Amino acid sequence: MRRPKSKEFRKQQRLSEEDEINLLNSWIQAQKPDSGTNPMSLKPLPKNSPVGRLGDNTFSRYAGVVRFEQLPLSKKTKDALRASKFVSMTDIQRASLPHSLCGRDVLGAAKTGSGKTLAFIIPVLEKLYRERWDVEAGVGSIIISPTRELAAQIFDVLTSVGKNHGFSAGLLIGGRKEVAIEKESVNKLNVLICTPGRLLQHMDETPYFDCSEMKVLVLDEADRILDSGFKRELNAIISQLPKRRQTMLFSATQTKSVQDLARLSLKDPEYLSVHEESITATPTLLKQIVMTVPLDQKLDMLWSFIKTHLQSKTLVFLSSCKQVKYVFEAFKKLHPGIPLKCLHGRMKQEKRMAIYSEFCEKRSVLFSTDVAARGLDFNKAVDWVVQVDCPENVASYIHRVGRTARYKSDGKSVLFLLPSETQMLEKLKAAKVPVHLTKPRKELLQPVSSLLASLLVKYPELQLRAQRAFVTYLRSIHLQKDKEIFDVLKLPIDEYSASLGLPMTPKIRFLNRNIKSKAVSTKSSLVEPEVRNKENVLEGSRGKPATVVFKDEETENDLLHAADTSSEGNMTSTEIGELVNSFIKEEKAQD
Ligand SMILES: Nc1ncnc2c1ncn2[C@@H]1O[C@H](COP(=O)(O)OP(=O)(O)OP(=O)(O)O)[C@@H](O)[C@H]1O
Repeated sequence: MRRPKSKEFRKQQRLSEEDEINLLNSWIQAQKPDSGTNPMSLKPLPKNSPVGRLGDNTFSRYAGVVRFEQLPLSKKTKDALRASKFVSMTDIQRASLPHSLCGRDVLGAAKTGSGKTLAFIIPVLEKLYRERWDVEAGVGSIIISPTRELAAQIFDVLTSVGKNHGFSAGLLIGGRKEVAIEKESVNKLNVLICTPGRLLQHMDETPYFDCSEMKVLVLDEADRILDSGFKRELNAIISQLPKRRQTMLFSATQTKSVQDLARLSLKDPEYLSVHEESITATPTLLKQIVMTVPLDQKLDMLWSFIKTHLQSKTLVFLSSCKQVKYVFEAFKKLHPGIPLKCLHGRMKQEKRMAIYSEFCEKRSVLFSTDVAARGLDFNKAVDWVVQVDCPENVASYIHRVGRTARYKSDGKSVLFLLPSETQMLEKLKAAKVPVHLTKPRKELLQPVSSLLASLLVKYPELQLRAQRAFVTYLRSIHLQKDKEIFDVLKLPIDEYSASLGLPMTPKIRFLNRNIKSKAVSTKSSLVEPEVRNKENVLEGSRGKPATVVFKDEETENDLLHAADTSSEGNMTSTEIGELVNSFIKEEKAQD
């Protein structure tokens, strides 16, 4: 047990901290890099050069140095970095820290897995330390992340690198029930790590919530937070923050949009894009494969992939929650020989966190929506990223594949492209993403459709899931913005339905309203022109009409959506309960 520290000891400590802060402030001031320069272009200090104060009011240069020890950082931060085995800086850390430590606004862009988190955590800790921030001072910094899992990961890095400091930090993310408890403590937190929705909820509802003294704002995955999905929340948040602050934006696909930056009122930001000259936009150690796979063979391909990679840790991206749920449930019942997991925005938060942690620890296959596409640094390296459905754009591709080949590890990824989606290849090439186009070896394909068809006979609830997966996939293609790549009318819909194991093709009436004329000339069998208003009513076209009615739920975006079991389609609560119980039992059996 630690002995209580004496008054004298605390006084000594305070005095030595004051000395240290004075030294750090003078050092930072004296050796500021010029605005608009990239410290990476400077030579590193010669080996064994003295660091810190060199003589009367002269200090060592810190722009261009390669080791954390050579930066003007507090002993508390340096000790924690050393304890976590962080010794040399990555490129983005070398480029941005000299600017951010002297209080400048920073726009940082660097490849996935290249250490952007420390590039903003360190200046946050140092700013608050040098300002002598304490619990009574309230909120000093806000770090915003687009997803809950990423916020939790940032929180872990902060608590590890900031462990010797006395700051209080809080994780404010949606889906957690402790809002009331959070409301009581939020004003005592020095660093808030949050998703936009939850932060805004506190701004709106928590009495006396005060961030008027906040000094540093960070947007991780900035381009995502600034895009239209978070527009309302972000504008409302920014309007409540003090204008005098330091702002830092980081992403592998950074925004340069003047409008975006104007929304944040950045002051002469330093734009540090360390891999812009690199010949690839993705990590060098990432091997990327693209295969053209017809829609009705995608599940065969995925199943074959899983069966032939039983020793790998694999992250599989699908385009909607409902696809994730169906493929996960169905494949699990087929026992491929490796644990399967799933992650999507409609799961309860505790479950989401548990799955995320389990996937960090164990070899398994994780089926996920784009909720896992950005920022996550799964502890034990992911071997493969499999994109079953084409991502909505190149940025999304870059973030998805970036879940592997992180820092100095290697990794592999494969993208299944439909014959109608091959335009994506041009876009990847234009964005400096090096992919190898490979033909699938058909002789190795292990067909799964007939197995799925038998499963659907045995498990009626699975049939419902398959129908939902079918509808949401087509809807997601229909709603994609990039019409050069995505064209729902080019899809072999009957074959796709059969490949999911469905006995008949559900009819997709949402296609009717918007693309009626085009549909009539191409796939008119999809469309029933007389139906106008009953969106999402499914009917069977290869057999008896199915009677599933979907609610507006289908139109919602999967991403960041709070778990809400009350909107589980038209299932009764007993059915949902049974389904959940059977999932839990089977999952336990698998693990
Ligand atoms: N200086 C360093 N030395 C050694 N390892 C580092 C260093 N900086 C970061 N790392 C490690 O590199 C990995 C990737 O870092 P991080 O998650 O910050 O990447 P990122 O650039 O934010 O990626 P993404 O764009 O996917 O969000 C982490 O495991 C982190 O611990």
